[in-house]
Amino acid sequence: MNTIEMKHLTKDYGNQRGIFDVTFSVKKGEVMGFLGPNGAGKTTTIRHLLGFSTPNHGTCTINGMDCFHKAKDIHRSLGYLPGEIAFMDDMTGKQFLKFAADLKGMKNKGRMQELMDMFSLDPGGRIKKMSKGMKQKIGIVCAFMDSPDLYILDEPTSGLDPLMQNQFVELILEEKKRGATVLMSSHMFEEVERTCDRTAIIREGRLVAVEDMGTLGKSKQKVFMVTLGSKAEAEAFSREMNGVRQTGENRVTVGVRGELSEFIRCLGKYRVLNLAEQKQTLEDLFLHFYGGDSHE
Ligand SMILES: Nc1ncnc2c1ncn2[C@@H]1O[C@H](COP(=O)(O)OP(=O)(O)OP(=O)(O)O)[C@@H](O)[C@H]1O
Repeated sequence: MNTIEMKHLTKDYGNQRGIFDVTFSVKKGEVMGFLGPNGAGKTTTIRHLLGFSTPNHGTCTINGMDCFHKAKDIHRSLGYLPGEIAFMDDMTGKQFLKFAADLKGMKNKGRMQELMDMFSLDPGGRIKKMSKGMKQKIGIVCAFMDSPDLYILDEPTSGLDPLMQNQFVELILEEKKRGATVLMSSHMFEEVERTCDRTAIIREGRLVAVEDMGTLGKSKQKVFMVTLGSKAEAEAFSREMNGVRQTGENRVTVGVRGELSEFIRCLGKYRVLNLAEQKQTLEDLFLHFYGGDSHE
């Protein structure tokens, strides 16, 4: 039995908004990414898994239990991090975490302290005065502190700085080793690439792919921004090199798939002032995933 199972899940908000016919599953022990641009339908899907919303059509189950009718039972063994965290603002972080730990019936608070140390979180102050990042850290500690077997995380690194994003990746890898099952939404390919076994990709409410990270990694191309010694050199390099996307003055953006040897050989003939790899956007991923990249 799959841990999470969604079949033809549909919630139509009208005007083409919502989710339509979403079908995918997450196996026990699997870390699954859920990628999509803003407004694609990630939160709507997750809200159905939490039983906060009922679908117009289709079903979703967790460990064989209907997500709406068995929500209470499901929540008991679930680590959930919402996209927008609504805390009791007047409490201090410490009071809130104690309150949440009591609700979960937690006796041992050792893991809570470990997580606070891991994320350098001082939960002493009032939540309403905390930054977005600090609130996010409290949400993470709260979701992970009783080491559940299943996590559903909605954009877990939003508001975290790069150091803390890295720390979060380490935490997921640790939980994966322990055998936990994870579904995490994101609009950043990189964090999904580093943590997930597979990823589901949603766009405009419809699932466009469910892919193994290995397959996605292979189809992915690296995009480099090269600054050459002069405009003339940039033009000559553009004529010689395949995959050039745009040229501006002495700068060239080039997409390279697979090995880099040919690219480096070609670059070696010119004066290179700077070379930087561009982060892959989701749009890039969609384009070359569907073979629609017209720049090659
Ligand atoms: N309660 C609602 N009533 C009407 N429309 C809604 C409701 N909730 C979401 N939508 C719409 O459904 C679409 C999907 O929104 P959703 O929040 O699921 O996207 P998302 O992928 O989580 O985006 P983001 O990355 O911006 O959080 C959007 O067009 C949104 O405006």
